[in-house]
Order: sequence, then C-alpha cells, then structure tokens
Amino acid sequence: MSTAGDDIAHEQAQEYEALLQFLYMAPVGLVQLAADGAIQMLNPVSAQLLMPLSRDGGLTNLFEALAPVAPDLRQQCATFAAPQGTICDAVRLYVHADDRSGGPQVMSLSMLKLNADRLMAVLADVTAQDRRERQLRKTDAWLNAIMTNITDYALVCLDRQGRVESWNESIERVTGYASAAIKGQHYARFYPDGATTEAQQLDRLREADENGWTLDEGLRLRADGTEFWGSAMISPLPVRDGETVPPAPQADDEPAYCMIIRDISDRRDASESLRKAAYSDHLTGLSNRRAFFEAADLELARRKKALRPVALIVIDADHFKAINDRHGHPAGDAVLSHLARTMRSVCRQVDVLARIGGEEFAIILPSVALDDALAIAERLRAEVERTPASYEQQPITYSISIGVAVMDDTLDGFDGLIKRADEALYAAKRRGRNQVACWEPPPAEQA
Ligand SMILES: Nc1nc2c(ncn2[C@@H]2O[C@H](COP(=O)(O)OP(=O)(O)OP(=O)(O)O)[C@@H](O)[C@H]2O)c(=O)[nH]1
Repeated sequence: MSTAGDDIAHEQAQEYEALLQFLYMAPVGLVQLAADGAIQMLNPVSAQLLMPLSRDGGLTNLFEALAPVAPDLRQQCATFAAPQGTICDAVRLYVHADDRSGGPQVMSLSMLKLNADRLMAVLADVTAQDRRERQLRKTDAWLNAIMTNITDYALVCLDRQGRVESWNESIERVTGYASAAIKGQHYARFYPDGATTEAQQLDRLREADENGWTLDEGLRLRADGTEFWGSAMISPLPVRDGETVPPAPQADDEPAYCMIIRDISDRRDASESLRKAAYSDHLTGLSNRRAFFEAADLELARRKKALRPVALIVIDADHFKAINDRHGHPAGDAVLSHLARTMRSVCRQVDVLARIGGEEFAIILPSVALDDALAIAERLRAEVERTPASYEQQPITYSISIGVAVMDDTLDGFDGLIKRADEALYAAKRRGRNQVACWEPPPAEQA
C-alpha cells in the first residue's frame, strides 16, 4: 500500500526526470558545476561546444576547459559575493580551433550562481550571428565613409510628401544649405523658382513608386541663390523583409524616398554642345521642333496619369516678310532673337519654349489653365509692343499675334491641341494682328 509520502516522492522523481530530459534536449549548452569548476552534469550540446577546448578529450572542470579563452572565469566566480545571481551575461568567447577555416567559433557564455556550492553555465554557438553582426558593422562603416566623404553627392531622405527628413554631410557642400535649415522643407527648395510645379513634384514621387526610380537634370538652386546644373534621382526606400505588400500605411513624416542630388556642371559643359545641336534652335537657343514634340508627348503622358491643365500658346511675328524686306534678313534674325528673349522673360523655367517654324513659336505651359495662359500671352504681346528689337543700333518695332488653347478630354492628342491653337492664331491675324485670341468651338459644337 502506498502512502502519501510515497506519492510525493514519486512525483518529485517524475519532475526530476522531466528536468533532466529538458537539460538533455535543450538547444543550448547547459553545464552544472561545483564552485571550484568541477562539472557535475552537462548536456550533449555543451559537450559538443566544449570538446574543441579539451586538450585530452576529458571534460571534468569547466574553468580548466575554458581557461584558454576565459582565463579570469575562476576568479570571477570566486569573487562573486551575492548568494545567487548572474555572474556574467552572454560574454563572447572566440575559440580558434586548428581545423576551422573561415574564422573562429564564437561562443556565448552566461554564468549563474545557484547557491554557495552550485553554478550553472549556459553556452551557445553564436558564430553565425557574430559574423552577421560584424558584416553589418563593416557595411555601416562603409556606408558612413561613403556618406560623409563623397563631396559631389547630397543624399537626402524624403518623407511621403517629399519633405526633407534627413541628409548626409555633403548637402552643405552641394547645395550650401546648413542641414538643420533644410529639415522639413519640400525638396522643391533645391529647384529655382518656376523650374518645377507642385503637380510635377507629385508626378515624380509617383513615378518613383511605379518604376523604382526617377531622374531629372536641370538647374538647381543653392542656399545663396546661385544656380548649378544638377541631376536629381529619387527612389522609394525598399520595403523591408517581412513587411506586408503593399506596405502598411506610413506616417506622413517617416522616411519614404531617397533623393540624390549631384552637381554635374562639368559633365553638362562637355555634353552641352551635342545636346544643343540636337535639341536647340541655332538662332534663338530655344527648343527646336524635335525637342518641342518630345516635351509635348511627355507632358501629355503625365497629364493622363493625373488630370491637370496643359495650355499651349502659338506665336507668329506679324508682317515678318515686310520686316525682312525693309531691314534685311539679318535684321529679321535679330527680331526673332529678340522675340525669344522676351518669351523667356515672361515664362517660368518649367515652360517649354520652342521655335517650331521660321517666324513661328510655341510655348507649352504645364499646369496652367486657360485664364492664366491668356494672361501670360497678353503679357508677352504687350512686352513685345513696349520694347522694340534693335539691329545695328536701329530700333525695329514689330508686333506678334498669339493663339491660345488648352488640352481637354475631347482631344485625342497633341496634334489636335496644336490645330486649335493655330486656329486661334489665324483668328487673331484675321481680326487685325497684334492681339491674343483664344480657341473657340465652332458654332455647331457650342450649341
Ligand atoms: N530673317 C528671317 N526670316 C525668316 C526666317 N524664317 C522664315 N523667315 C521669313 O518669314 C517670312 C514669313 O512670311 P509670311 O509667312 O508671308 O507671313 P508674314 O509676312 O509674317 O505675315 P503674317 O504672318 O500674315 O502677319 C518669310 O518672308 C520668310 O522668308 C528666318 O530664320 N530669318
């Protein structure tokens, strides 16, 4: 007949058995030892970890076994005054076994004092983790070196809205902005006035989201107001492993894009003559027909993605044949150059100014609605009327006629828009020249 005492003893024996089973199976090395280091019990993982350190294959004392890599361990345990507690926690031990290629085995050791006579050692192989951490530290150091030493790249982190969130040291060298002064500013701050519109800035972020990156070249603005020729690449920060796709909604001010601004004035100088030859009108320096139609395609593609106005202005010098006849062909050229300069003076950088025929010019105005386009056209007409051209110190008074049209959904492509602006231009000529006319639908369409 079993007594209550027998039952308790049996239960305790079962618990002890379960504990031994756990020690045996545990994925970390567990060693129970006496205060002098004598090993009382060790599980298979710890035997495996300690074996390379044992000179004779026998593992009887942990302090002796670990002496080559942790010579102070015995002393440390002996001087640990508290009755129990953690003597050391996850100390890294580097084991240089002769047959190991690819670096030392790295062990982590924690020592616990259980009571005055008993210690417990917890050992784990952290070789892979240690290598990963070193690799990360090395990569960090490289990145740091790149970020701080490259002189002609400014690296900027932007938030979802395109506002500067962080930057590298070069931002000051490239843009002249003290880093603290630029935090929270929109990246348009690096563009001269009129070189980009709000809609274009959003387009670029969207383009980066869709294609992985977006790159543009053009004039950039330094803090002191001077300009330089730069490229700006924006790419979205990668979605981290394990994050949901599409990514979880991000707070507005978290970093979302990386922007790299580079001063490429030198490269631009070298390629500028080639670029000019291919895309500029030789007389006026404005875009030529080819550049104009390429820019038009791009603008219309962007408009398709985000509905927004696009206006077109076409300009024709009045009675130009008579100017040539009266003053000579070179004087006519001077008038065309004067007209180009005047166009530049009333337009933004983001507008596309082109000479598309002999004495015919055009301007694409992105994100400009009809009323504003008419106002710009009128300003241009008035400016030409107010300031005559000059050739060999002789003023040459001339005038221009202008047609204005805006893109709408009834139009299929850019040809339709040009046709409308041309119709408006002819209307301006018909009505007596030196005036602006807006395209109007024919009476049948109006009804
Ligand atoms: N100087 C100069 N003249 C040019 C150039 N290209 C075209 N032309 C001249 O521009 C004139 C255009 O004349 P037309 O098309 O008859 O028109 P217009 O005299 O301006 O009259 P409206 O347009 O009806 O006001 C022609 O005489 C061309 O020779 C150029 O590059 N330089």
